[in-house]
This record gives sequence, structure tokens and C-alpha cells, in this order.
Amino acid sequence: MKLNDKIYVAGHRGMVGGAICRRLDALGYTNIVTRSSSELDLRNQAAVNEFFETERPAYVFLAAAKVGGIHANNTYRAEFIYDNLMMEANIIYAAWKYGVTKLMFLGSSCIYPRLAAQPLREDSLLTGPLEATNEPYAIAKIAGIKMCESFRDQYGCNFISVMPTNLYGIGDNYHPENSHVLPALIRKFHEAKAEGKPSVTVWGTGTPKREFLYADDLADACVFLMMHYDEKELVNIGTGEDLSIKELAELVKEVTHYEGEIVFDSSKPDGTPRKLMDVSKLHSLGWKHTTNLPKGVALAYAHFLKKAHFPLATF
Ligand SMILES: NC(=O)c1ccc[n+]([C@@H]2O[C@H](COP(=O)([O-])OP(=O)(O)OC[C@H]3O[C@@H](n4cnc5c(N)ncnc54)[C@H](OP(=O)(O)O)[C@@H]3O)[C@@H](O)[C@H]2O)c1
Ligand SMILES: C[C@@H]1O[C@H](OP(=O)(O)OP(=O)(O)OC[C@H]2O[C@@H](n3cnc4c(=O)[nH]c(N)nc43)[C@H](O)[C@@H]2O)[C@@H](O)[C@H](O)[C@@H]1O
Repeated sequence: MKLNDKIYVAGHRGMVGGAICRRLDALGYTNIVTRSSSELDLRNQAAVNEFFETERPAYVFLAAAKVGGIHANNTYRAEFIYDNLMMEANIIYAAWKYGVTKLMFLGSSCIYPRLAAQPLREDSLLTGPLEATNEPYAIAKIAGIKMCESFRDQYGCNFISVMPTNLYGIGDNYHPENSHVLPALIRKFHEAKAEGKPSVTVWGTGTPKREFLYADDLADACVFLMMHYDEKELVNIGTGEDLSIKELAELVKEVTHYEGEIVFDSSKPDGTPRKLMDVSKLHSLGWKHTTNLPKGVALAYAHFLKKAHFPLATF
């Protein structure tokens, strides 16, 4: 990827897309093309084809998607499968049709079977049933992976697929219901401290375990892999370390200096018991994360305090 190559970052206003743009800018890539969803609805195939015909990007980071936490995935099941299938199908097809040099598709750790052996290996894909709460989204992501593989097999397209673990950081979605757990807890503990609430309610039993990667670290991994990885096989992107939701809540309580109680609402779903990524392939390729969780949560909270405008992201 040369510094003057035209690079399309789909989803640039999102947490991941924004981090990728920051990383590319820091490395001196100046020829970046972007569109907001109001400028270009990626579910509209004709509009996507027209965009690719006009702009002719050489590289594509496909970081646009309908994204959310366990409640959003389980509530907006139709939108999660439809929007994600349409966006990825339109972009992957147009990337082939208009001769994109290389495309990176972003999947998610939820594509792996609910009870697959831990840590999750890339070759465990499609070896067992998925987690029910995010199956529509996972199926869409698996379809995106298979589209990239199929266009590589038939037309020789250099389309790669990477599987990030749970992410957090600058530009995250802090919606009280539709967000992921880490931003949700940052907001909950912050508001409880500000309003003098005696306790914070954490969904589920607190026993599931999750892995969290700081979004700017992910962006660095994505640019690294766009530069150095050209294979069909998936690459997991994570830290290789996880903790329980209870431990996470205690960390966020400490970072936000909240002094009340933590209460668990077991009427809410736990989701997948654990989804720790095997990141040995990523490490063997020469990349490793640099931001540990305590530092990352502190950075995310500091940005939340600077930038949060309620009501936050909604959809
Ligand atoms: N967040 C995580 O924990 C996580 C974990 C694993 C993988 N991922 C993957 O990483 C990628 C980015 O996630 P994220 O957390 O950055 O999500 P995000 O913050 O919600 O950003 C998603 C972006 O997609 C765009 N988008 C949504 N619908 C669109 C449409 N119909 N047309 C055009 N653009 C549309 C949005 O554009 P506008 O802002 O212009 O509306 C937004 O910028 C996704 O592929 C996601 O599956 C995320
Ligand atoms: C990376 C993403 O992982 C997602 O699964 P997943 O980690 O369970 O999604 P999260 O919403 O991050 O939930 C992770 C765990 O945190 C618990 N949790 C506790 N309190 C809260 C809260 O206030 N809000 C939220 N959201 N969770 C909370 C939740 O019950 C679940 O066990 C998938 O649904 C997506 O498709 C995507 O793959």
C-alpha cells in the first residue's frame, strides 16, 4: 500500500473506522476516501456501484456494519442480518467489479461456535451451533467471510478477513441499551457517581468471560495486516487475555471512582460463556497489542468525559 494509493474506509465515523483513519493519517496516507451513511447508504447496491465506479479506490477497509451489544443483537435481529448482509455483499461485489487491489473484511469473534474449545482457533468456524442472541449478526459475518473466500477462489481477488475480539475506545457507542458491555458500564458507573446512586446494575450473572482490545490497537493491527497478509485464511485479532464481567465491573468501578455497590440482574442474558481468541497466528505474523485493559479503560473514560453528549448513539 503506497502512500498515495486511494484508500476507502467504509464506516469512518464509527469507532473502528475512525481509529483506522487516525492510524492511516499518522502513517502519512493522505488519499483517504470516506462517506457517511447519509451520503452513501451501503445497503443500496446501485449507489455503492456508482461510488466505486467514480472513486476507484485501490484499498478498502470494510468497517461499516450494523453493530451493537447483546441486547441490540437479540432485539433487532432482522436489521442485524439484513443490513450487514447488504452492506458487505454490495462492497465486496463492487470491489471485484471495479478492480480493487485489496479489501479487508472485518468479522467478529461471535462467528465461532458458542461452545467451541477455548481459546478460539480460526479453524473452529462452522464446527458447531452459534450463540442464539447474536446468530443473525454472526450468520451475516460468516457470509461476508465466505464471499471474500469465493471471490478469491474464482477471480483471484486479494480479499482478506480478520476477526476482532470485543473492542472499546474512542468513538464507542454509549447507548444505555444497545451498546456493548464496556461502554455501557463506563456510562452506568459515571452516571451513578454523578447522581449519587447507591448501586449499579450489571446484566447477567457476572460469570461470563470476555476479552477486550483497545480500538486504536485494532486499527494498528488492521493496517499491519493490510500491508503484510495476503492469505485466504482468517486471522483473529485480540489480546489473548480475558476476565469475567464481574472483574470488568470492578475495574470500571475503580477507574470511575464510584463507591457504591455492584448488583447483578440475572434476568438479563449472559450470552456466550467465553470467547477468548487464539491469537498465535497474529503473533507469529509479527503483531501484538500494546494497550492493556486498565490503561485502555482509563483512556476510554477520559475521552468519554471530554466528548460524551447525551443522548448518545442510538439506532
Ligand atoms: N465494536 C466491537 O466490539 C466490535 C467487535 C468485533 C468486530 N467489530 C466489527 O468492527 C466493525 C466496526 O464496528 P464499530 O464498533 O466501529 O461500529 P460503529 O461504531 O457502530 O460504526 C459502524 C459504522 O458503520 C456505518 N454504517 C452503518 N450502517 C450503514 C449503512 N447502511 N450505510 C453506510 N454506513 C453504515 C456507520 O456510519 P454512520 O456513522 O455514517 O451512520 C458507522 O460509522 C464492524 O464490522 C463490526 O462488526 C466490532
Ligand atoms: C463483539 C460483540 O459481542 C457481542 O456479544 P457480547 O460480548 O455478549 O456482548 P455484550 O453486550 O458486550 O455483553 C457481554 C456480556 O456483558 C454482560 N453485561 C453486563 N452488563 C451489561 C450492560 O450494561 N450492557 C451490555 N451490553 N452487556 C452487559 C452481558 O450480559 C454479557 O454477558 C455480540 O452480541 C456482537 O455481535 C459482537 O460480536
